[in-house]
Amino acid sequence: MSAVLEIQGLEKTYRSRKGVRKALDGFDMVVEAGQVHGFLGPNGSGKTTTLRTLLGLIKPNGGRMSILGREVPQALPEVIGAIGAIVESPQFFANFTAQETLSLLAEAGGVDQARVTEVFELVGLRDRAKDRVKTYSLGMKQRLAVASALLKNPTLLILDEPANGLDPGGIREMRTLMRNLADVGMTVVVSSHILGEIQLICDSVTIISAGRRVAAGTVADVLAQHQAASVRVRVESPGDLAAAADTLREIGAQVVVEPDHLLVSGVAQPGAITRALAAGDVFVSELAPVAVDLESVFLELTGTTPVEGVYRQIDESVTAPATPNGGWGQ
Ligand SMILES: Nc1ncnc2c1ncn2[C@@H]1O[C@H](COP(=O)(O)OP(=O)(O)OP(=O)(O)O)[C@@H](O)[C@H]1O
Repeated sequence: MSAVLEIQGLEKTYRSRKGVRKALDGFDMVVEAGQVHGFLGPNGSGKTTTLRTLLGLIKPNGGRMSILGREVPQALPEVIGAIGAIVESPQFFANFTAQETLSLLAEAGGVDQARVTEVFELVGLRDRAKDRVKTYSLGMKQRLAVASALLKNPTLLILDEPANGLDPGGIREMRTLMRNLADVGMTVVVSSHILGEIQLICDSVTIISAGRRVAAGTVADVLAQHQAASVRVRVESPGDLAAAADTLREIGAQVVVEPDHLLVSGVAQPGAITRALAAGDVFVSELAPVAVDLESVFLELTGTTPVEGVYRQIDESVTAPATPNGGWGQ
């Protein structure tokens, strides 16, 4: 496999009268050909800044980027024809029909008009192509935006939040569309906050937090690195849960007490839990690794797990406690 997109040590600092804000702090990313790649990060973590920088819309302060093996922004004029992108909601003329909109874009880009019909079909707007854009719903505008990005039949498709405004059926169709595009060889980079979707459609992911990469790899690898970082512990008598939690904290574990079980992390070996509890006459009835999903990995790595009674502010994160051995299964 070869990399369609590579970013190394990207830096971007915004300066305004209000001060200096470091949006990207040595960010790295690699996307292999033919993959659907999820680009994930909390609000304000630097996703749009990265995508805008890649497309030459803003100037970085440092680092290197390449698309299709060519250094950008220098070689952008040579590769831009192979890139389709929607970064932030594109603005269309409200009084034009969708058909007129795409026809104009096709003409401007030297694209055959037959492709306009094809992309309407692909994004599910065939029967509404003759309606004015101002009569379109949010989700229909989103589909039109994707259609416009597909006009050039790009090698690399970059979609910033494509599922925004789509209904569940639309989200599923967008998922199928992205998979189909990847299956015919297109590389798709998709930023999203809908982590369940990303887990379903993406071959690989990059997670960004505060302008830095905090995880990258295939979805399976990223999940495996965090698999079994915590275990669910049930005891024979639920009345013993509070005492069991105290005992486990004494051996250095982090413990969350749930109504009928404990979630325990930060213990080198599961046996240490059974031994410590048995020594206090508390008997374990279940000890099971907790299967993680992308959402819990994301919340942990980006320090954005909700805390009861606390309204997290943008730019604020909670550093997840380090597990001394890096967690089980490693
Ligand atoms: N033009 C700008 N001037 C100053 N700061 C900016 C500018 N654009 C972005 N920022 C700041 O840079 C940081 C990264 O913003 P960015 O838009 O890249 O985040 P994001 O990950 O795309 O967020 P979201 O998920 O909310 O879209 C934020 O703190 C943001 O306030």
